[in-house]
Amino acid sequence: QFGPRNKKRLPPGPKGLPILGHFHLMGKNPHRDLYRLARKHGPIMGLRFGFVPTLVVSSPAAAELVLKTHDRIFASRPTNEAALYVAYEQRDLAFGPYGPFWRHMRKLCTLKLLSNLKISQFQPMRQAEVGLLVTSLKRAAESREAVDLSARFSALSSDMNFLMVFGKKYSTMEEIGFMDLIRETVEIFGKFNLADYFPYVGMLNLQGLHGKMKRLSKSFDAILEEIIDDHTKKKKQQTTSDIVDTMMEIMESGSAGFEFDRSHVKAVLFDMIVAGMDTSSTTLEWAMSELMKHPAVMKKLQQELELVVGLDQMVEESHLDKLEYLDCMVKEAMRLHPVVPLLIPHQSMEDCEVGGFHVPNKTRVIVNVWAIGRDPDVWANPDSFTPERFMGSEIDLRGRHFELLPFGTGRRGCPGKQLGLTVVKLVLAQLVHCFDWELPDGIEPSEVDMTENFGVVTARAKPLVVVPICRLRKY
Ligand code: HEM
Repeated sequence: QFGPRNKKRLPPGPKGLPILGHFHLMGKNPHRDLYRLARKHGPIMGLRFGFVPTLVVSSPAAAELVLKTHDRIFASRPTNEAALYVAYEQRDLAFGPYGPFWRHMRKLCTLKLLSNLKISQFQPMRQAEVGLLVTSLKRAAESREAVDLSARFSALSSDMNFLMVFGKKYSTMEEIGFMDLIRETVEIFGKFNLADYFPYVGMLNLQGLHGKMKRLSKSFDAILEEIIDDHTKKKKQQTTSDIVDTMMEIMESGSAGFEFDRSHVKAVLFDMIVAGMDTSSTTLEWAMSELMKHPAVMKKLQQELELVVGLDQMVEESHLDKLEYLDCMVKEAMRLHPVVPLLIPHQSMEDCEVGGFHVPNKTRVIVNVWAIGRDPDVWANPDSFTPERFMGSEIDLRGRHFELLPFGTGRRGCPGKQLGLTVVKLVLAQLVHCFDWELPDGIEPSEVDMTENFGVVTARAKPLVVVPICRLRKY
């Protein structure tokens, strides 16, 4: 099978168990387990989970083969039982299989919902929301109170996201139980579901997930229906239409150019909420954790902000392009802590040769972005947090540099990248500019706990608790 004369040389990998395959090699942190295995077996590795052949990609060159050279072949997604139930039979963008319908949906999202124009329309809203956070942190600073920044980031990004998508704040949605619903949904997506790996097992419902998924999808749908109804009924007062307005206009005018009905509107709303929720706030919490661990970097960032923004002014989005060190710092935080350490699984749509190995049709593909960010063949001192490594470097986050892929790249790359980065940079810059930060209870910077909790989005295991101290002269 592995002989040089055999054309179908399969990617190398560890020995698997009958039926189970390689499940037994995965622990609490699969991105770390897969990294270790790849160091031994290579950056293009073949595994099997249950009945599903899986290709694991762990180097920039291998990622380029899958996400650029053979991008079209690997642009699909595997069947996902949770998405079938909850994400409108995978009619959404993130879990939908590749095909004409998905291409139409993707175009609609990038051109109409997440375009630069749309992002800039919401700029005043973002500025106001960050302003509210600063005000509440100032109160905490006055009483030298320690704040749970993880919770603050999560509430802030939920507010921004909900205002943009639904025109409502997250506290209103909290009241109707929507937040719990989202949390439960994200959890079920993160759960290992036997049905995705063993044929016919789904029908048996061994884990009893079907009932829960049905209930979640029903409740989710009811809330989305209510929101859409509210939007269609209400007289348009605001000048900036939210995403529901934009989508209803497209649906009603028939201008989508493809079959686009209410269930598609709801599937897109589902993606915007789930994909946009924790990603930005988790990136923020990791970046801030690194800053707390590295006071010299925090100081350097504050000096840059003083120079570009000035000590008696708040940060605005127009400043962001001029903040080079901030840019380096965000890249470094995202290199070490990509919040989606294993990209959403891709799936091949036909047989393909990758780096001299045969990859059959319908192979699941895992791109280990976490491993790529720590590849010692590419990064000097890969475990150290050194934003300076990006000074004068041409590596950016646009997906053209395969050594740094926290947003993925290619056909399935993140369409919310621009928005996510804007939020992360604005919030981080504002907080570092307005406050000095101390660790509570005499904790030393080197003692900041960095344990992670693997999931669809990999966040800190414990919240980041810190004490703000006012810094700006005027505000
Ligand atoms: C810092 C923030 C963010 C990070 C780090 C991030 C990261 C990612 C990653 C790694 C993927 C998977 C790419 C792949 O499978 O190849 C993805 C997909 C996606 N993201 Fe983001 N994301 C962020 C913010 C957002 C926001 C704000 C939105 C929308 C409101 C969004 C919407 C999506 C969607 C719809 C997909 C699925 C794309 C597809 O399958 O075609 N993301 N994101």
